[in-house]
Amino acid sequence: MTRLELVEQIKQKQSFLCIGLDVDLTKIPTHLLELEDPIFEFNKQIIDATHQLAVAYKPNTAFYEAYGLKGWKSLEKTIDYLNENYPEIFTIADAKRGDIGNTSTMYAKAFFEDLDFDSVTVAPYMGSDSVEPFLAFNNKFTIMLALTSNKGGLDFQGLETEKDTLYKEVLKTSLTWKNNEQLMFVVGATKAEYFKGIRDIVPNHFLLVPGVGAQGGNLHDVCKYGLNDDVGLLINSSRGIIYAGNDENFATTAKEKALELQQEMKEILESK
Ligand SMILES: O=c1ccn([C@@H]2O[C@H](COP(=O)(O)O)[C@@H](O)[C@H]2O)c(=O)[nH]1
Repeated sequence: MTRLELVEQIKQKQSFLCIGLDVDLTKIPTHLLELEDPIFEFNKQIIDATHQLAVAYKPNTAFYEAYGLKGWKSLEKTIDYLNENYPEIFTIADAKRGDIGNTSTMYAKAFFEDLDFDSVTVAPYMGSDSVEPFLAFNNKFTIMLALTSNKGGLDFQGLETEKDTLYKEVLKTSLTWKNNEQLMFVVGATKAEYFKGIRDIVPNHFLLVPGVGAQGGNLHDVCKYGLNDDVGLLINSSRGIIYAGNDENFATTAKEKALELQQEMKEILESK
């Protein structure tokens, strides 16, 4: 998918909502457990109910890897279902990969070629040659951790270096890499007060923003400084949407939660 296609979809749907598909078998409605692939059935119903309100879906691979081969198969069926039925949707494999270049290339092939995701999250800790192999793939996006939503996010990301705070150095350095226009950055919604400084460094790039909903981040606080001319934000909510209901109507309840967020987004875009 191209950036232009993503921006067009955001404008058309008046939404920059990303729904996280973090499927935990202990949390999904019990009637699904009788089915052959409960994870895929759950995802399929959530996607069918919410696809008009969301522009992106983000399965976190941990929730699939935890179930071994069966879980990976459910992930593959989920991305195939999205690509076949809703090709306009932006897909994110939240896998937080990154290794020596030779290995990063294989991670990139796994997510971009074999599974055909539009993007994958990567950790920048191993530096330029660990991220650049992901950037070599056309029309694919590499979403690099910048300032994460968790409490410990500042333990290292917030360290002051001789030049600047570490996460700011990560952002600045990544702008010197080849194909850096294919980068996006993860910035937690729980760190709303940092968005102004981040937008000073990366005014044009998309930011993937987890932490709204279960982690307590606030949509309006993020939008105040996070929005740019192309909207430039993908706001993720996982548990707050997919586990809003726990009975046979779970998909309808998830849709209602997604609609609440989409309506807030529409109002924000209209008042921009
Ligand atoms: O900084 C980060 C990076 C990734 N995540 C992931 O996003 C979702 C958030 O789920 P919620 O249920 O909406 O809290 C989850 O997959 C995290 O691993 C993040 O939260 N913060």
